[in-house]
Amino acid sequence: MPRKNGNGMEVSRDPLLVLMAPPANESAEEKEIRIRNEKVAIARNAEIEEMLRLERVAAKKRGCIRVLLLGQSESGKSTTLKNFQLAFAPNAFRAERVSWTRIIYLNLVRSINTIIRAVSPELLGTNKSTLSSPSTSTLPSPISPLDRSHADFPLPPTAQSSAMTPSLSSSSQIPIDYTALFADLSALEGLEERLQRQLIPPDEPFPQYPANTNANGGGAGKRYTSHGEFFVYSTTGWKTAFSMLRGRGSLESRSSIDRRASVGADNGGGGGGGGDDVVGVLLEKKRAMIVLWRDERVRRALRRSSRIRLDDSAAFYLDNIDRIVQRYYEPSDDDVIRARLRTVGVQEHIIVHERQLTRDMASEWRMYDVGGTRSERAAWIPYFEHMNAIIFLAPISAFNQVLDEDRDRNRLEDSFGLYKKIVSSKLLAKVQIVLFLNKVDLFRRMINHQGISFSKYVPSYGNRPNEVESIMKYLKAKFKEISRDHSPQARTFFSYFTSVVDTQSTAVTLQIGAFFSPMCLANDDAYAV
Ligand SMILES: Nc1nc2c(ncn2[C@@H]2O[C@H](COP(=O)(O)OP(=O)(O)OP(=O)(O)O)[C@@H](O)[C@H]2O)c(=O)[nH]1
Ligand SMILES: [Mg+2]
Repeated sequence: MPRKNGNGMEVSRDPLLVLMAPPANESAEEKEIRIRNEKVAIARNAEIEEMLRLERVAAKKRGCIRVLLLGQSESGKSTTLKNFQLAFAPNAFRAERVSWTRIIYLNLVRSINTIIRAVSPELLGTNKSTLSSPSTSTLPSPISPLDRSHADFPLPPTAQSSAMTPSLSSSSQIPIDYTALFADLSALEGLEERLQRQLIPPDEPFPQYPANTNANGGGAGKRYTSHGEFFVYSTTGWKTAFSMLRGRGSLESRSSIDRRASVGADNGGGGGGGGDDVVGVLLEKKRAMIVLWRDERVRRALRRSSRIRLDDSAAFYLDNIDRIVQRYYEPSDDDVIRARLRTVGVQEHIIVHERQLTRDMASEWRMYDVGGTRSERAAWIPYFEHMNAIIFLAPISAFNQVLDEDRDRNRLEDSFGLYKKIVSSKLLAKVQIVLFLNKVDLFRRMINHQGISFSKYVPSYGNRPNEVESIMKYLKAKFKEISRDHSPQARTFFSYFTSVVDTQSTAVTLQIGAFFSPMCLANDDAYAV
């Protein structure tokens, strides 16, 4: 027989309703209390519903923020993007960390090959050296304005002091046979190409190096820049391929993921240390790589070589060979942040914020990372119209360097010119532009430790002191002046000194209110000031 409640109504067999139904023998007083409580609950429920409705309306209004990252090549755009991912979607960033393994190995191997090509003409001439050669603490010779190569090989602060492994220390008196060392490391040339192949979708042919390769191992091939730098068209291809390898990543054991990461698509198995898998080769060559990087004569030859062109992150990986070349290596946040893969075209990255910094902040950001070389810049324009904000990166350490694509053009001059074009664009009149004066870490080292004269390359700096703070103040004022004089309408000048390879200080920059306030507004008109 159906059960009746205190109101004489039939109680359904729905277990929830059964549970919530008033007792059959409810007294009049109990009934009154229950009805009063139910009214309070209904009112509270309506309040919550309304809050959720308002939140939905607000979220819709906030929409998603679109941010365009601009600046010359190697200014740090992609590195800044990775900082955003790490700061606001750390779980997503970390879930992808292992897919950077091959890029990191490619960076490392490319640097070793570049060093060998640069120093072998000199070192194979005399052929012998000892690891205990006199220290080379002298400053590098002055850099010609047209030669960016020396400046791209800053002696890392850790380099002279980095601890030798016990085996290396004990063998420090043994003369190095460079012919044997370079022959031993020659296997890395094939490995560089193998790693590159793994990053290219299988349906695309792999380009051949032109016959007359330059000091950096490449020429103008389909996937090489004018100075031989490898690139892929999009990050999604290699990341997707890799995540397919990972399968149900979270359910797999760490070692199974790592094993796949370490071998790439090469031979499908971890294999032993001496197999033909990528990590196997690296493990076999690990000691030779360390010997090469720590050898004083190699370093001296590097500084003298006018053709050397190492990435800014080269020293970081070379200093960490011991940690990185491991069978079950998992990249750290810093390893991923430093990984260099040149951007080509315009790449959209969606960052879904895992935590909200401010109530007004959009929960989804679309960030557009562009290739920064001159030939890429025309591709930026179609994106101008739809942006809420632009982050413009100017690497201040580039004051004594020239563009790879135009060796008559000073890189700092190029940044001034590019910034001027961006701020004066009518299409961008209402878009907030945030300037990152980047690579401050390298800049400090060049001024404080290498004693490079700023005014030698920037004559307008005049007789002012060759001091970091003074030069930074000058640079900031210069960019501010450009913004003030060339913006089609008044615009607030936002600028930050950054070293975007430093994730902690960059996170602070990204989180301070002044930076976010303009970004929080999804309405394009909100940027008119
Ligand atoms: N030391 C140091 N290195 C940096 C800094 N910012 C970027 N780098 C390094 O500079 C190199 C170029 O950085 P990317 O972020 O790839 O430059 P990009 O602007 O995206 O360059 P394109 O993709 O060619 O347009 C990488 O090796 C970075 O690790 C910095 O503040 N300090
Ligand atoms: Mg890039």
